[in-house]
Amino acid sequence: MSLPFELVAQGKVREVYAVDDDRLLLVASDRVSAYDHVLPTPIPDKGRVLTALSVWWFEQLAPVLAEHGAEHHLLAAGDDLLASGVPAELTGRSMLVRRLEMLPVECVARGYLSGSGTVEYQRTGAIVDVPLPAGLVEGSRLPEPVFTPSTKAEVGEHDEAIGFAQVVDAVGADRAEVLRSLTLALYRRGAEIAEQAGIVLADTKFEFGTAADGLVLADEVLTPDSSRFWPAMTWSPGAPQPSFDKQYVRDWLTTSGWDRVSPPPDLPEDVVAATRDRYVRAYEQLTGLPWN
Ligand SMILES: N#Cc1c(N)ncnc1-c1cnn(Cc2cccc(F)c2)c1
Repeated sequence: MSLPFELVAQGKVREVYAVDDDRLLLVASDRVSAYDHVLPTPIPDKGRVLTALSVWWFEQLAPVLAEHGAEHHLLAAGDDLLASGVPAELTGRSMLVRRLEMLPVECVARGYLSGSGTVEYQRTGAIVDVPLPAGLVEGSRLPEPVFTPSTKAEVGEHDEAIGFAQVVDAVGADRAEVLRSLTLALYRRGAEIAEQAGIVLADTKFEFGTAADGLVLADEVLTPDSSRFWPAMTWSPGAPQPSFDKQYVRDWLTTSGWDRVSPPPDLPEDVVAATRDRYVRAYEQLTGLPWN
C-alpha cells in the first residue's frame, strides 16, 4: 500500500507517516508479534480493531487528562481521514495525530506482577526503585498500582527498566512527577473500566510528548499490544496468566515445535480465526459496542 506521505518510523506492527509539519499518521497493521518475533500470518482486522479501541480509550481518558492539565494527540480517525488524502482501505486502521516532541520515557503502570516485573522482583524484592511486599508471585495483584518507567529501546531491542531519578534526569523533576501521577491516574481509570468488562488490566505503557500547550498523551493507548489484558474469570496468581488476545497464538507456537529462534511458522487458519475473535471480543467487552 503506497501512501502520499513520508514514512518516519516503523515498529513491529505499526508505521508512522508525516502528513505535514504538524501532523502524523499512525497506521496499525494486521501483523502480530509473539516471543519477540513478527509472525508471517496476518490477523484480519487486528489493525482496525486496535485502532478503534485506541480511539475509544482517548475519549474515555480525556477527563483524566484534563484533571492533570494534559490533552491527547488524536485529531481524526475513520472516514474523517479521507479529507487528508488517506486511502479508504487504510482509514479504519489509521489515526491522524498532532506531531509532538516525544519524551524519552516509556511510562509503564503495573497493577499486577508479571513478565519482566516478576524477574526484577525475584532478583531484588523490588522493581528498580519501587519496593514491593514479600511473598508476591507471577500474577499477584499489587497492593497499589506502581509507576515503573523504562527507556525507549531501539526497534528489536528490549526496553530497560529505569528508576524515577532517571526520569527526573530526562525530563526534569516537575514533569517527572506529573508523568508518574498522570500515568497512574490513567491506569486506574483504564483498570476500572476493564474490570467492569470482566478483564484484568495487568499493566500498560503510555507514551507522552509535549507541544506548546503542555503535556500530551500520544501513541496507541490501552490496546492488547501496549498492555497485558487477562480474562478476570481465569486470574489465578502463581503462574503466567493466559493472555486475553495472544494465548491461542502462544500455545500453538509452543506445540508446533518452533525453536523461537528460526523464522516463525505460518499460523493455521483456526488459530488465526480464534485470535481475530479475541481481538473483536476485547473491543466489544471493553467498549460495550458491537464490532461492525
Ligand atoms: N504517537 C506519536 C507521535 C507523535 N504524536 N508525535 C511525534 N512522534 C510520535 C511518534 C513517533 N514514533 N512513535 C512510536 C512509534 C514507532 C513506530 C511505529 C509507531 F506507530 C509508533 C511515536
